[in-house]
Order: sequence, then C-alpha cells, then structure tokens
Amino acid sequence: MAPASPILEINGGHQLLGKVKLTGSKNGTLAVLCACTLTQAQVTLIGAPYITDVINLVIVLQSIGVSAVWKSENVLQIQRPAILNLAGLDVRKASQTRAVILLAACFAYEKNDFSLPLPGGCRLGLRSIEPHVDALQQLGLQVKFEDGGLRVRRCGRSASTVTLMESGDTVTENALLAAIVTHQGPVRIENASCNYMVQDLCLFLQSLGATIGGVGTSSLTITSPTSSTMGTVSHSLLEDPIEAFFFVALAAVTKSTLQINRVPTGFISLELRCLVKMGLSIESSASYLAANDFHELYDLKVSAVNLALLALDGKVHPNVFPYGVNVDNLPALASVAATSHGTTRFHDWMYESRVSCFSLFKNFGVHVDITDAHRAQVTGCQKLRAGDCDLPSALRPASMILLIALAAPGVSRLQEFEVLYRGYDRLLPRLEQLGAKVSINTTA
Ligand SMILES: CC(=O)N[C@H]1[C@@H](OP(=O)(O)OP(=O)(O)OC[C@H]2O[C@@H](n3ccc(=O)[nH]c3=O)[C@H](O)[C@@H]2O)O[C@H](CO)[C@@H](O)[C@@H]1O
Ligand SMILES: C=C(OP(=O)(O)O)C(=O)O
Repeated sequence: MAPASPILEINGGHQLLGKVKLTGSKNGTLAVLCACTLTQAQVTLIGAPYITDVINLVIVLQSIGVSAVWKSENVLQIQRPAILNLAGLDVRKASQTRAVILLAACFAYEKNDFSLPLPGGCRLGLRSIEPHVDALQQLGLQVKFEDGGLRVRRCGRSASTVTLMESGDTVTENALLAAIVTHQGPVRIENASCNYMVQDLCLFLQSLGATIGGVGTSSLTITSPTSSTMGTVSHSLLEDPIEAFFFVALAAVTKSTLQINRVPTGFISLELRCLVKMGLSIESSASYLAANDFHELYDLKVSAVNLALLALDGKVHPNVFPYGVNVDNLPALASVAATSHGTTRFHDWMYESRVSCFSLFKNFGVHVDITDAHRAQVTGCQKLRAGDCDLPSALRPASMILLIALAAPGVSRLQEFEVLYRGYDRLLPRLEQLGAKVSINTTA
C-alpha cells in the first residue's frame, strides 16, 4: 500500500497575537541568485528565505559548479567557479521554477550557444515567455523552442533601446541581465516593471558595479560594470511585501492583533488602503531605512479585534506596480472578503484561471460566484466552518485557503500543503508562535 500523504491539520478560529519578522522576498532572491553567476566576487545574501524555490535554485546553481552555502539562518554565500559547468545543469530542478528563464541571459555570459529547460513555477493558465524571447532578441540573443526546451544563441548586435512587450517582472530582470552580458554601453529598457523584485535586482547589480538610472520607474538605463568585481559583495534582500500582506490578512481573518515589523509598505499601499476601508485598524511607525539604504520600512500594528469588516464597493483588480493591487496579493485580499459583511467583486485580468481557485472557499461555507475565467464575487461569511481541501498547486491561492482554514472554527484538513513551502519560510513554526494550532498528520 502506498504511504499516506501527510495532511496539514488546522484547528482554526483562534485569535492570534505576536510579532512577525519578515524574510527577503522569494522573487527578489531568485533574481539575485541568478545574477550571482555574472560575478567572480563572493556574494553574501542577507535575508535569503529558506523556501523550496530558493533551495531548488541553489541546487541548480550547485549542479553547474557554483558554491552555495547557508552560513546561518537566512544568510547564503555564493561563489561561482572560473568556468560554469553548463553540461551538469540539473534539468529536473531547473524546470520547477519560473525564475530559471533568467539563466537565458546569465549563461550567455558563458557560452554563445546552449540549451535550457522550459521554466516552471505556479501553473496559472498560460504564462507565455514570448515577451522574454522578444526582449532577448532585441539584446542580441536568439531563443528558440527546441526538443521540449529552449535553445539560446548569440546573434547579431544588441540594440541600445529595448521596449518590452509586457511590463512583466521577470522579463524586465532578463532584459537587465542580458543588457549587462551583451552590451557595453548604456541600454535603455522601456515599459519596464518597477516592482520590488526588479528594484532589488537593480540594487544588487549596482553593487557589482553596474550603473542603473531610473530605478523605481518604468524606464531603466543600464551600463555594464567597467571591470569585473572581485573580492566580496554583501547584499541585503528587501523584506517581502507579499509575505507582509499575508500576515496583515491573517490578522484580519482571525480577528487578531499582529505586529509586523520592517514592512516595505510602499509596495502594498493600495492593498492596505483597501483593508482600512473595509474597517481594519492599521497603525504605522515612522519610516526608517532598509538595510539596503534605499527603501523605506515601517512597523505595522494590525488589529481586527471586535471589528466587523465590510465588503469593498466597486471591483478589486490587480495591475502592474504601482497602478493596482499586486496580483500576488489578490488571493489574500479575497480571503479577507470571505470573512467580511457583503459581497466583493474581483477581476483578475492578469492570470487566466487564478480566480477559479476562489471556489475552494465554498468548502468553508463561503458563497462564491465565478462569473468567468477572470471574474469572481465573494460573499463574506460570519459562520465559517472547518473544511477539507486539496490545496491548489499555485502558491498564493494555496496560502489564501490556509488563511480561511485558520479563521474557520474546528479542524480543517489540507492536503498537498507542501506548495506553501515554495514561498513562506518556516511557516508552521512561525504560525505556532503566534498561537495558531497547526500540525502535520502523517498517519491519516
Ligand atoms: C519569480 C517571479 O518573480 N514571479 C513573479 C513574476 O512572474 P513573471 O514575471 O514570470 O510573470 P508573468 O510574465 O507570468 O506575468 C504574469 C501575468 O501577467 C500578464 N501580464 C504581465 C504584465 C503586463 O504588462 N501585461 C500582462 O498581461 C502576463 O501575460 C501573465 O499572464 O511576476 C508575477 C506578476 O507580478 C508574479 O505573480 C510572480 O510571483
Ligand atoms: C506566481 C508566483 O510565483 P512564480 O512566478 O514563481 O510561479 C507567486 O509567487 O505567486
């Protein structure tokens, strides 16, 4: 008989209390890790989250000869060898992460012709890599689909101005890295994403000697370092705004008070505004500088004790930063809507099928109407009941169900919960520290 798959049991409906410490973001760390292959310097990454996506990418880097060692909790030291062993690439691990597409630019630093597996990551409908193919083409790298993977070849000259087909986060990172690899002079990248992970990568590339203008805007100008950085480089990763919002939503759905420290609120200000309009109390400290000397951080005290949250009027929709709710925060916002009074409308135009996951709220007594592949209406429920559920394979919808299970009185049983480890460092002990009753049952 096959061994039983472990089940995450949540005894929900309990008020939580305590302080939350954030780690660096998954998405920023993945980009910076890939960029470590472009320097001979020994890099120390401070704040690196110990999560499956990062662990997998570390294994991928090790498979090509990079030394990657956890020096202490959340401190990762990276040193590439003189020559990368591209033939040794761990294809299975590489194909599990979206960020592996960044190696298309990085490996061109090494070789003129090579292959890569197709990137993985959350399955959220079709996630095209055409914008990457187009950007890399403009930068002198031809990418072709071949034998179920990607073949990358240097070809022709790199343009000095590149316009991205989409203002995507990873494609902007790929263009930055490719510009460093293929072009000595300044390259302007138009329609760039200015989201948190792109800014984090820019700061790291600056510490390697690149000159980058326009950080935090949609027009970036990058010039490669004039000489190869040797010695040591230390980079403090920016605290994860998506993880921060998960804990804000956690306070809201469990009617708790949580103190969340070192929050880069500039990246989630609209999400926080939505929750304040719904009735959540959020007190903020004065700002102070992040360890990267660039971003501002705040300590937030979030309280929903004895508060009845109301549904939002109008529709909630994601957009590229800074024009809307971060698409990765939409599911957490939906979980707050699921515990509020009234009906909230969501319109996720960015991902093909993510709102269909909202129907899993029904397992907990919440009324949900999925109008089409992009639209859903969530009617809040004040008498949530515990539910059983296979977590969706996409990270944020999975964390949204975890939030509801923590809010629903009784024991909820979540299967396929390991997906949560892709994005949240030491999640269960941290929840327990706040008073949540969570355990893994391996015998069921
Ligand atoms: C490793 C990493 O960093 N992953 C993040 C990154 O993925 P990544 O940058 O790979 O995001 P995608 O390229 O898949 O874009 C997400 C979706 O938005 C659509 N789109 C995006 C921009 C745009 O201007 N127009 C448009 O239509 C894409 O077609 C796609 O359907 O950004 C996503 C959107 O913030 C986040 O959910 C992911 O967590
Ligand atoms: C969609 C996500 O990740 P990825 O791009 O790595 O699939 C996410 O972090 O929610």
